[in-house]
Amino acid sequence: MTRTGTVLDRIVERTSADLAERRRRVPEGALRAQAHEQAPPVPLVPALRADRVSVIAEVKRGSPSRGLFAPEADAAAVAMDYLAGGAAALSVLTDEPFFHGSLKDLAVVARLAHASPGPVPVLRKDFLLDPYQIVEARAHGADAVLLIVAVLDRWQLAELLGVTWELGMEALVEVHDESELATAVEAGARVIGINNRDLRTFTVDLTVSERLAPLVPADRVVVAESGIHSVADVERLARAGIDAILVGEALMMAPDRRAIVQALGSVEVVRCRGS
Ligand SMILES: O=C(O)c1ccccc1NCC(=O)[C@H](O)[C@H](O)COP(=O)(O)O
Repeated sequence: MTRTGTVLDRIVERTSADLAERRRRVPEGALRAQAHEQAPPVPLVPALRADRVSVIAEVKRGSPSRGLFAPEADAAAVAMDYLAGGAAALSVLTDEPFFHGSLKDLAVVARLAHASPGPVPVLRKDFLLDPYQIVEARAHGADAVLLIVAVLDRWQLAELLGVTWELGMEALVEVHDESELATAVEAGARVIGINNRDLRTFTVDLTVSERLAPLVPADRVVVAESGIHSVADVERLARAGIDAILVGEALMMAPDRRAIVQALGSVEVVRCRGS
């Protein structure tokens, strides 16, 4: 993990500083009590194993690479559209300074997703570096968290996975190359996200998923993330053996969010990965 002044480095530094402040304001004990008041987490793995590609639909107002593209988006209204379109899971960006999200968005979306007929799991999408943030996610209703291998060493990854599972939640463990994939598999990750976006350069390339997906053991769930815009993109990724896709910008910018979730989720899964 090198910190040479990329946007990713700035995000990690800012996240650590904000975390220290939040921990001062709300001690972990109080957060744990709030976490224990939540209904049990909705399991992510079964939600993503289906005959058709599962769509993890993301509430995303903006990003460092694309700026603020949906400033007025109301998280609840967006989530309702995604649920109506048949999203298998919802992802909520909670980072404020770089992605214009919040923990309030997470709580609002989780309430809606859990109240829908056949509850839908919700992922906290942020830069998680410390167990405190996982407890915080659970306290705000999340069923799963994102863990990014590029910003964690293997001991941190093991510790954060342990805390996630101990709270009954699931982790989407994100990788971008072969070495990060090996780290995720060895750590026991059950859900592996292959990010087509290089978080240091912002280059987006779907061939990253095409290259890495066939290397993931068949007993793990594979999610292709970022840069997915069309049914043709999903068909291409399905041929590489992915189970699910995580889509943000294309859904947020679509004139009919419900219809695009439905269309992207109509592609059949191709079971072609070996053990
Ligand atoms: O989206 C960014 O610009 C970004 C920059 C730095 C770190 C992470 C970033 N994005 C997080 C994600 O991976 C995406 O929100 C997610 O995969 C959806 O991507 P997209 O469908 O391309 O909006």
